[in-house]
Amino acid sequence: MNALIKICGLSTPETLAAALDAGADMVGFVRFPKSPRHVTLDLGHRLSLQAKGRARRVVLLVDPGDEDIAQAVEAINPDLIQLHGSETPERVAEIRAIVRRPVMKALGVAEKRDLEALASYATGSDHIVLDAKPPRTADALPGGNGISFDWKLLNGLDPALPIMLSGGLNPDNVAEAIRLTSPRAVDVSSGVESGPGLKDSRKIEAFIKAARTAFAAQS
Ligand SMILES: O=C(O)c1ccccc1N[C@@H]1O[C@H](COP(=O)(O)O)[C@@H](O)[C@H]1O
Repeated sequence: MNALIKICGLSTPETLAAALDAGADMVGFVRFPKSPRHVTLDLGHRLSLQAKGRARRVVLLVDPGDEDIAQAVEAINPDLIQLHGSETPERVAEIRAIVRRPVMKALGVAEKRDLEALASYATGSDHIVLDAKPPRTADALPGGNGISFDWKLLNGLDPALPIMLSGGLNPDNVAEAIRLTSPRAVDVSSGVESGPGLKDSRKIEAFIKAARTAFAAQS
């Protein structure tokens, strides 16, 4: 399976075009009102049409109810759903059955024992996004915080696991992250921005180039 590069939190046609032209494999649209990257259903619909057939479209949801899921699927028609809250393995499997499309579940990592949860999600998730745990502040987002975790914690992980490395990646560190952890995929949001929610086309291009080169060196 080819290594995948996902650019998340796209919210303008211009920066989505930059990600698509630079060869992103997946593009993510965030449905979480507290996020500076939140897209309305109408904007998500338009961005999804723009990306159709060029990259896999991901809708990111946080502990969604069935109605949130139905609305997002109907309007945005994503190829995958990313679950970035505290969804249980049972809920992930339930959502996957409802939407009948692949699901990627995010897990927060701060220490080795956080990886113990991996086993219970591995069968019901098509990708497992490993992100840093969010800061313990009232206004912290569940993700998209630009924080890395200690990549060495992934030493010895089963290489068959569909790991998507995330959390604090940027054009300058993604090659080293890939070299150290050999993930199947990488995901970035704030590391390709010039301010909260403001994607930077040059940083997107630089990230994809650096990640692609690093993945190629591993194959
Ligand atoms: O990007 C967001 O705004 C967001 C909001 C709520 C949950 C997750 C979110 N983003 C995801 O967080 C990780 C890491 O992001 P970063 O690169 O450290 O900024 C990534 O998987 C995004 O998809």
